[in-house]
Amino acid sequence: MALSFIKKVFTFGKPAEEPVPEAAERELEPRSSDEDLPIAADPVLAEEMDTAGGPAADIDEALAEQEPVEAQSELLPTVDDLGDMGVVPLSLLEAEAEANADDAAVAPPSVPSGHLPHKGGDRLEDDAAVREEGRVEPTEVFPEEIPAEEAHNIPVEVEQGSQSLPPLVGEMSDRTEGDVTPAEAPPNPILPRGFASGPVAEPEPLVTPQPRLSWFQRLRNGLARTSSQLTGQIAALFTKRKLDDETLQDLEDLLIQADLGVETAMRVTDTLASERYGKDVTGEDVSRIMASEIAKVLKPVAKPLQLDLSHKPHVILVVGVNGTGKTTTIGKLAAKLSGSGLKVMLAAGDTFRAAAIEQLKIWADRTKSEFIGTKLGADAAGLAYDAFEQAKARKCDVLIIDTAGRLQNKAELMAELEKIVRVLGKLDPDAPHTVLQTLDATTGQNALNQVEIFRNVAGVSGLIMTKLDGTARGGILVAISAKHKLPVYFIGVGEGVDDLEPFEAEDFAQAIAGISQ
Ligand SMILES: Nc1nc2c(ncn2[C@@H]2O[C@H](COP(=O)(O)OP(=O)(O)OP(=O)(O)O)[C@@H](O)[C@H]2O)c(=O)[nH]1
Repeated sequence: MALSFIKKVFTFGKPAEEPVPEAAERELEPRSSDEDLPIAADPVLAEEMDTAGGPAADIDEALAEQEPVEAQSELLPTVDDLGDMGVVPLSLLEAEAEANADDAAVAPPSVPSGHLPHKGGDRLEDDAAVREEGRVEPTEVFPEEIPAEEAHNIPVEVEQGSQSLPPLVGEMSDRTEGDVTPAEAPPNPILPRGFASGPVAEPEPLVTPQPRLSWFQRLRNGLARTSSQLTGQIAALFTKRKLDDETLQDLEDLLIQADLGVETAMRVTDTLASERYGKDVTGEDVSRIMASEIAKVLKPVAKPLQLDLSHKPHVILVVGVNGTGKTTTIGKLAAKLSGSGLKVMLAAGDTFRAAAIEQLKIWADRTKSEFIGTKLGADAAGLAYDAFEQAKARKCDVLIIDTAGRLQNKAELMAELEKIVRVLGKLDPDAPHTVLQTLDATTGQNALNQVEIFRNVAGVSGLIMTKLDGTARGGILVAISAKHKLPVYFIGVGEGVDDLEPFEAEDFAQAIAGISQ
């Protein structure tokens, strides 16, 4: 499965020709990581450490304009899905941990059963304060081990701010407190919970497995709000009306309001006018033309993510505004890559918040990826450099670096991201080989501004749009593609590990136009 899957999702480029220069002289203190990886010193000159400048109005406005994020999806991956990908489900990891806990073991109090450490609720001021006050020891990021009994008494719902995160794995949501004790953990971690090896009668499964939907069905379901709103309005517009200038204008307005963008709206109305002016038009006619025109816009940007594995590692830097799904997307990508037999390292370059580091660590564990993190508030560029060195030393195929998106102003954003790119370039002038930006579909038009900003700051080479499930604003991907013409590699339609799929222009265009395949 390994190579065929990789070929489907990623393509491979030519080997790099430029020699890798020697590491730059280092001047700063060595840092520690969560793993017992050897830690490199910060490659950045002391004078480079200062981030420049005061607030820049444009980014403040763009970030402030961001609309409230819509409700999170309930869609979750199943244990089977994870198994299909060669990823060990968190439930099994937990079972293993719980089995170990029987004797003396430990559970991180910040990561109770089935829950990711919460990432929301913390504020810029808090982050700034942490940075002001100085760096926090890693033990605060990964708290001291505690006795198993205490770990199991931790409430299932953790509230560390204004919201709590849903469980990672589908089966976790069915579990109630006290369902599982260390004594109940299966002795063999290869078997799912509730099964035992040997001649023991198998208990009835608690949940009847649901038939697995095809990707297109899941895409259709995810985009149902976008398409039903759009097709409903179009059907209402064309009830018993011939196509004239007025209906064309109304249709154009409607398509623009659906976030498709002026350019695509005009393409649809022009084609419709050329085919059916003065004639009766049905909603189906419009949907067909709309799907065809949208596909024309999307086809040039629907590209596979190119991995040049001769780099060892191919370095992917992931950027984007806070909450757009960077960390989750990194986890999903890591699952695909490591499930296909590649050696992956995840680097927690979002050093602003402890929970961001913890969440990435959990994704690394789940996906059997290597992990490198650093102290809260530490210099992200230094971590990126260390990560690159370690990934090289450990012969990783792919290094994926998370970054902070919660930055107060454009100058700080530019300084941090530019510095990361600069220090990576000291180890390989082509690095980062890919700069991915995550975009949250629910933010609508604001996503257009975000691409503008991060393109300029970080040299974004491709996009991943997340949260296309359950939003009525999926049309924004069409507007972004028409305006920026950047490759769109994947789309996210849920929080689960398998809710990330390669972007297919035809599928997306048909799903948004409400056309069945
Ligand atoms: N419904 C849905 N939720 C998603 C998707 N991708 C990510 N999320 C959720 O969005 C929330 C934010 O995702 P994160 O991965 O933490 O975002 P981030 O950009 O790393 O945020 P920071 O680390 O805070 O900068 C989490 O609750 C994710 O589970 C998606 O495709 N669909």
